[in-house]
Order: sequence, then C-alpha cells, then structure tokens
Amino acid sequence: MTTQPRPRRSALYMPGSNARALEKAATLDVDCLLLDLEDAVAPDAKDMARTQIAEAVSARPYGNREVVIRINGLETPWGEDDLAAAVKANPDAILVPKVNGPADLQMVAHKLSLLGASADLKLWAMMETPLAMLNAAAIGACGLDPAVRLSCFVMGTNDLAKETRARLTPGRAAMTPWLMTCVAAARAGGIDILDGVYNAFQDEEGFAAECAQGVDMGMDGKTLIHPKQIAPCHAAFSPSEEEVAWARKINSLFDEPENAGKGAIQVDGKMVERLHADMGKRVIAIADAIAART
Ligand SMILES: CC(C)(COP(=O)(O)OP(=O)(O)OC[C@H]1O[C@@H](n2cnc3c(N)ncnc32)[C@H](O)[C@@H]1OP(=O)(O)O)[C@@H](O)C(=O)NCCC(=O)NCCSC(=O)C[C@H](O)C(=O)O
Ligand SMILES: [Mg+2]
Repeated sequence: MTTQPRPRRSALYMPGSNARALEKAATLDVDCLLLDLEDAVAPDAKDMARTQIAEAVSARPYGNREVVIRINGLETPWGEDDLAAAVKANPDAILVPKVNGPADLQMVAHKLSLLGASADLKLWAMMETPLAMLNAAAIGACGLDPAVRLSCFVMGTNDLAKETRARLTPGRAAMTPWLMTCVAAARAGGIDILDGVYNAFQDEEGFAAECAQGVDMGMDGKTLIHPKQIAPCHAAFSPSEEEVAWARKINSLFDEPENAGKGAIQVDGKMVERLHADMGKRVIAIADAIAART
C-alpha cells in the first residue's frame, strides 16, 4: 500500500503567548502551524503560553492544518510541563528543539509512552546545533524506528548561525553543506524536511529566491514567521502545471504496451527512465493531495 504524501509546503511559527496569532491561525491557508513555547516566548510568559496553546489545540479549530507544538527542551525548567500539556492537547506532532543526537529523541519518545500519548502523535526534530549537523545521519535514522515516531526535520538556521558563527548571507553559501547533509539524512530516514525561516519578512524578492533555493535543495517546504510569506511559499513549493503534465505524460507512456519491456525511452528529445516516472508519481500524488486539501 502506498501512503498519500501530506503537503508540508508551509509551516508558520507563532508565539504561544500571542492570543491573536493563535486565533488568526484558524483562518490562514497554511499547511502546518508551529505553535511555539520555545524561543518566541519570553521566560515570564512560558506558563501563560502553555495554557493558551493547550486550550487552543484542545478546542480543535484548525481543520486540516497540521498542528505542531514546539516545546522547550527537557533540560529547561519548562520542558517537562510543556510535554505533559502537549500530550494532553494531542496535536499532530511535537517539535523538539535543539536535538543533538538520537538519544534526545529516544528520551522524548520514552516519556510520550509513559504519558500515554496517542499512537498517532509524531515527533519532529529541530536541526539547529553543531552536534546535530555532525550526527544528522544517526538522528535521521530514528525515522526508521517506529518507537521514536520521528516524521520531520525542521532546519533552525538562526540557532545554527548563532552556534557556529556562520553568517546567513544571500545564497546561504556557508549553510549549504549542512542543509544538504540534513536533506540526505532525512531521505535516508524516510522523513520530510522543512527549510529554515527567512527573517526579513518584508523582503519579497529575497524570500522568493530563498524558497526557490529550498525547492532545488529538495526541501519539502519552508518554515515561516509571517502570514504574508504563505502565498509565495506555496507558489514555490507546489508542483507547477507543467511538472504535473510532464509527470502524467511519462507515466502514461511507460504504461503503453510497446514500452512494457523498456527501462529507458525518448520523450520530446530527452532520455526518460523508469526512475523519472517514479519521481513523477510523487509529483502527481502531492498535486492531488494539494487539490484535495483546497
Ligand atoms: C515578526 C512578528 C513579530 C511581526 O509581528 P507584527 O508586527 O504584529 O506583524 P503585522 O502587524 O504585520 O501582522 C499582521 C497580521 O498578521 C498577524 N500575524 C503576524 N505574524 C503572525 C504569525 N506568525 N502567526 C499568525 N498571525 C500572525 C498579526 O496578528 C496581524 O493580524 P491582524 O490582527 O488580523 O491584523 C510576528 O510576525 C511574529 O511574531 N512572527 C513569529 C515569530 C516566531 O514565532 N519566532 C520563532 C520561530 S523562528 C525560529 O526560532 C526558528 C528556529 O528555531 C531557528 O533557530 O532558526
Ligand atoms: Mg531555534
């Protein structure tokens, strides 16, 4: 049985302390909501934010948007309470910040079992520390262990810049090796990966360029900080009509009896192999899932 891919083109962060943002989220055409208890919330507001997020998620106002709660690390004064409240509210996933290695995720997964979490509750991992870059393959391999429930990487390029002192420049030359290492680790572990945020949310041109770069890198989508980034993000990460038409064309050509025994054919002057047809099947599935969603 093939599973239908879930579109994760856009994932909008919002501070759990911002009641207006939590309310507005229910009206936004976004694939995923990242309800934040970590860096977007000041220490004095942590308890209030936890209560607000728990109430908002429990009320189930977010329809088919994927709902993810980012908790504070378990080593902080808030992490254990965040985890317990998140399990009770039962979002689609819990996003674990500053993961350094597989043991961090295994520990959270173990606590989820002790807390009686729903079997459907997934873990997402923030990839944003120097150790995470060095341990990316081992962290990604958690995607192959059902007990860890890992289903997505999220690049944390702001923390990565802070911890490594690499600069976030246009084109992200310094970040590219880490971004691509994490793409490979995610694919090896069979999970999705979302690109980091673009802080200058008024800079439409720079944002479009960074979205296009994320698509080229193989990212499934991008994390966002402002609603105005959603539409251009969807424009970049949705398969175009041409891509879908090409995918349908090459798949129907391989279905024809005269091509049954062939591994490679010529289409419009290009060599096309069955692996291209397989890639096309994913494009079609994502396009169908987006159409079904809207
Ligand atoms: C960046 C902001 C602080 C800007 O806020 P503001 O000045 O209020 O924006 P606007 O006036 O333009 O807002 C217009 C309307 O949109 C709503 N809004 C704004 N942002 C959001 C949002 N993120 N989610 C939902 N709704 C939002 C406003 O309420 C206005 O609505 P209305 O009342 O109808 O007019 C702000 O955008 C913001 O807080 N963004 C998110 C910041 C955040 O969560 N940061 C943490 C994640 S980034 C990170 O840490 C990644 C990673 O860990 C790493 O290390 O890289
Ligand atoms: Mg971060």
